Amino acid sequence: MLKAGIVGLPNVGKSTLFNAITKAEALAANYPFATIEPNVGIVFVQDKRLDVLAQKYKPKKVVPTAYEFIDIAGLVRGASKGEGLGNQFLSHIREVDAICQVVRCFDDENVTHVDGKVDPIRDIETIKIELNLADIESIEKRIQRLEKKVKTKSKEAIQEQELLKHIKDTLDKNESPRLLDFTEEELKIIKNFNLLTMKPMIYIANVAEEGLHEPEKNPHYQNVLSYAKQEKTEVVLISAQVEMEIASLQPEEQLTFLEAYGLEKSGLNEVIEKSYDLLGLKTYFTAGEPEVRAWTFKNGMKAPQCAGIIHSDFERGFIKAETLAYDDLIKYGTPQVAKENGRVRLEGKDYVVKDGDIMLFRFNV
Ligand SMILES: Nc1ncnc2c1ncn2[C@@H]1O[C@H](COP(=O)(O)OP(=O)(O)OP(=O)(O)O)[C@@H](O)[C@H]1O
Ligand SMILES: [Mg+2]
Repeated sequence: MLKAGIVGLPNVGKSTLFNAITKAEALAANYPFATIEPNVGIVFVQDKRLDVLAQKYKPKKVVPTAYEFIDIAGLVRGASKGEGLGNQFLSHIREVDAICQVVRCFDDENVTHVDGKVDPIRDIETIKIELNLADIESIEKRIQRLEKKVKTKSKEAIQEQELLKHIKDTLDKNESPRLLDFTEEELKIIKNFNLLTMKPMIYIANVAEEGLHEPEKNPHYQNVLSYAKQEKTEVVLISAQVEMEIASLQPEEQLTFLEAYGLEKSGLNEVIEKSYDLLGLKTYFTAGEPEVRAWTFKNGMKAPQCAGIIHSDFERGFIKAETLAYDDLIKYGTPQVAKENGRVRLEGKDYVVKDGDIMLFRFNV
């Protein structure tokens, strides 16, 4: 399962957000380093298309797709040199596929800030520097390890080393290698480096309850917005505190609550949707009477691989996939009519599955 990690300074609201997202009961507390071991939770992806499919197929069961969220310990200045929870923290970030960075944008004298004062840009830079330093260290080691092979004029080693040096130069200037242009081939090589600074990332601006109504009046949030714009990074506005309250309510009560707050929907869905995108995740469906179900796959996966997500036998014995695009189903109203109009395609093993495909795999083992 793919993983999104919640990262940030201590006491900025990571566990509160995590709890709201996963409705898990992780310890959220008003003191720095409340979290030590990472909390892991499963997030179900709300998808309106699933409800529409349920109306059409009238299944016994509807199953949404899911991915993993991990609530990581707070990071402090010097983490790359072992401060705070140091390397332990960094190794947990290495394991995630995408980073949701929680940035404190709420003023509250009762909630300690490890640096004494709320300043989201300083916080963002603190984290950036630590991640950069950690990567510089691992890149230097890698460059050194390649030295021998480079001397023997190994083409791969030379290419790899040049890439590493290029990334290191960028990090030395305190810039983000994430923003550089790489070819597909280079990206494949870079993937093996497992760099923290190459992981896709979004900022989550955690504001106070009042900040939700008039974000334009929250200078912290505005600062994050303009900083993120320069970095071409997305920002989600949220109040982890409010989300926590919403998440603890019954569904009917949730609506009343949202209305009372003048909110259209919970900000959590946006966090979930954006991180789903960030992870390069797409959804295909299986639909029948017993069950309508959403499945997550990675952009670019072919039909047999997608079948393998359900069961390895489906991949091993893959023959064909009966495929109907969700939009075609909507256009023609029922699977039957879509079929009569030639919209149910028989796709083979080279078919690149698209978001919204409704698939029926034929296999033989
Ligand atoms: N939007 C908000 N407005 C006001 N208070 C908040 C908000 N979000 C979180 N808090 C409060 O901030 C405190 C710290 O929250 P939390 O434990 O979630 O932080 P954390 O980032 O997980 O910290 P740690 O790194 O120590 O694990 C809690 O008292 C929580 O209620
Ligand atoms: Mg925590």
